[in-house]
Amino acid sequence: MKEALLIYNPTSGKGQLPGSLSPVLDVFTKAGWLVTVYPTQCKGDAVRAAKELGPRFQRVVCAGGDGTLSETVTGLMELSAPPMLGYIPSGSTNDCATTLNLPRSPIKSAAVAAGEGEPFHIDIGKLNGQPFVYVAAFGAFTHVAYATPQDLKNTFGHLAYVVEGIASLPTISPYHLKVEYDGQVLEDDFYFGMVRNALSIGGIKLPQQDVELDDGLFEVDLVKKPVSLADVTDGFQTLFAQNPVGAGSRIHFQASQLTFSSDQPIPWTIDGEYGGDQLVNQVVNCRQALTVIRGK
Ligand SMILES: Nc1ncnc2c1ncn2[C@@H]1O[C@H](COP(=O)(O)OP(=O)(O)OP(=O)(O)O)[C@@H](O)[C@H]1O
Repeated sequence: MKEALLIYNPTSGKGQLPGSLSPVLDVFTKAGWLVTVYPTQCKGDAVRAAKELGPRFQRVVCAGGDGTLSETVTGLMELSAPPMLGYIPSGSTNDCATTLNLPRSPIKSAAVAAGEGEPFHIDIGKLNGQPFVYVAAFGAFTHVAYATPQDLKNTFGHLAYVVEGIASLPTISPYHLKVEYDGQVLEDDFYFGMVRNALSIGGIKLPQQDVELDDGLFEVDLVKKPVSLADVTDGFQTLFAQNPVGAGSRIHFQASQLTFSSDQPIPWTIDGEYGGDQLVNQVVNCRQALTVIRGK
């Protein structure tokens, strides 16, 4: 019999996953899998479980939010031959579920992970050596994802991000940065920077043009200090508009490797969690580093 490890976070989302566990396991059993279940015990536990237990299984299935998926990927990236990864989204924002075209029903996404889905070689990012699945970002609003208390996130879903984001507006100030990428250099004052391999961020769908999840390239967005206030508004608005080209104070490009240097520490977030605050931050695309099962 094929063997799978199910790593699940009992606290993710609105805490509904434990109630769906029995039908989820039944889906795997019917598809010919013998499943070992590991409920994460604390923050960071999915990293350890994926790394230590992963090599014993043909498939590792993560059930939780973007944070638990990110931890599972971090653990798998430590392995020389990582098993295939399935994902049952059950968080509050579920950006990765959108990107991977997965159903929101745990039972339907279990069916995808158990065999109905399509194996896909996905790029994985690294910020200063720390893996991330879909985004590394700094500046305006980015602290919100990791500063929002879990209870608030569970109650309000991604509305919590919006509320906290508005509260943080008066505190925004730009960072002076040198950005080196694929042989190019930019130097300016930036409010915001986002390096992503994703179709959704913070629950908001992003323009799909040019986004290939396996091309070794990130989509990069920077919002620089504007000449006028209208420029910064345009810059933030085009981040979420259907036009992928930069406008106003927004700069948009693709890159495989970037170095951000500054004379002050800049806090980063990776996959919605705190990612450190170093003076020099290196972001690298590890092309097709893992095989994930996505919806068809
Ligand atoms: N037993 C546990 N008790 C408390 N926290 C846990 C436990 N297991 C995992 N965690 C932590 O819970 C945090 C949030 O998990 P996760 O991202 O999966 O859910 P979410 O925040 O509801 O979803 P999303 O990231 O999609 O908004 C993660 O940082 C994870 O490390």
